[in-house]
Amino acid sequence: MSAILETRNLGRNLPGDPPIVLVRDVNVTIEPGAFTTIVGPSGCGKSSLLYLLGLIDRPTTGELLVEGREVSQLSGDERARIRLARFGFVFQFHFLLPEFSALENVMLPIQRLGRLPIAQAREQALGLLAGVGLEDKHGKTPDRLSGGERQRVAIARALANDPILILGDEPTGNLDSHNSARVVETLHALAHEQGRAVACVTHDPGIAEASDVQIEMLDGRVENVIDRRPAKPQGLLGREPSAD
Ligand SMILES: Nc1ncnc2c1ncn2[C@@H]1O[C@H](COP(=O)(O)OP(=O)(O)OP(=O)(O)O)[C@@H](O)[C@H]1O
Repeated sequence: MSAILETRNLGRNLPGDPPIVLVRDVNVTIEPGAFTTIVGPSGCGKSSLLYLLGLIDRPTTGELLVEGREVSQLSGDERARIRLARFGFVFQFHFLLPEFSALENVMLPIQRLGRLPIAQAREQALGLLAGVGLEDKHGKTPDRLSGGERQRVAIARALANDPILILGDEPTGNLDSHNSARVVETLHALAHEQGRAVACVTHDPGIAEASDVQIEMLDGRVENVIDRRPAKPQGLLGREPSAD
C-alpha cells in the first residue's frame, strides 16, 4: 500500500552555535490502515518529529513527501491547505470549547470546513460522535464528560475533514487506564476499520506494543522500527504446479 507520508533524511535544527539538533536523518513511512507509534525517552525528539510530519513545523534538511509529493519547500499557505484538507490532530489536552456541547464542538469545524447548513453539519457530527461511541452524550458540555470521553470528542472533531492521516501527541497522556484503553481502541478502529493512517507519540509501553508499527527514537534519530504487520503476500515464485 502506498505511503501517506515518507521522509528522506529528514532533519530539524534550531539555529545556534553549535545548532540544536531536534531531529536528524529520519527515514520513515506512515501508511494507511496502520496504527503507528513514536516512542523513546523524554527529549529524544518525538514531538519535534510529529510536528514535522504534520506540517506544523518545517524541516531544515531532507524531504517530506505527502502522498508522493515533496512538501517541505511549499509556501506556508499551501502547507496549511494540505494540513486542513488531509490531516487531523489530537493532542494531550483536548482543547474543546467549554461552553459548547460535544455536538457543537464537533459541528463547528464541519460547518467551517464544508460550509454546510446547520442541519447537515449536525447530522455529520452526530455520525462522528456515534463512531467514537458517544452518540448518547452529544448534549453534554466537556465538564460533564470523563477525560476519555472528552478525548474521544476531540477525535470526532479531528475527523471533521475526513482526514487520511490522524496525528496524536500523547493523546492518552492525561487519562487513566480505562479511558486510555477506550481512546486507543478508537484510534485502532480508525486505522483498521476505516483504513486511515494513525501515528501517535506515546510514553505508554502497552500502547506501543499493541501498535502495528513502532518507531523508536533516541537523541533525535530513529534507532529502530518494529513492524508487526503480517508480511505482505509475495508473488508466486517458480512454476505453476503441473496438472499431473
Ligand atoms: N524551541 C526549542 N528551543 C530549544 N530546544 C528545544 C526547542 N524545542 C525542543 N527543544 C529540545 O529538543 C529536544 C526534543 O524535544 P521534543 O519535545 O521533540 O522531545 P520529546 O521526545 O517529544 O520529549 P517528551 O517526551 O518529554 O515530550 C528536547 O531536548 C527539547 O528540550
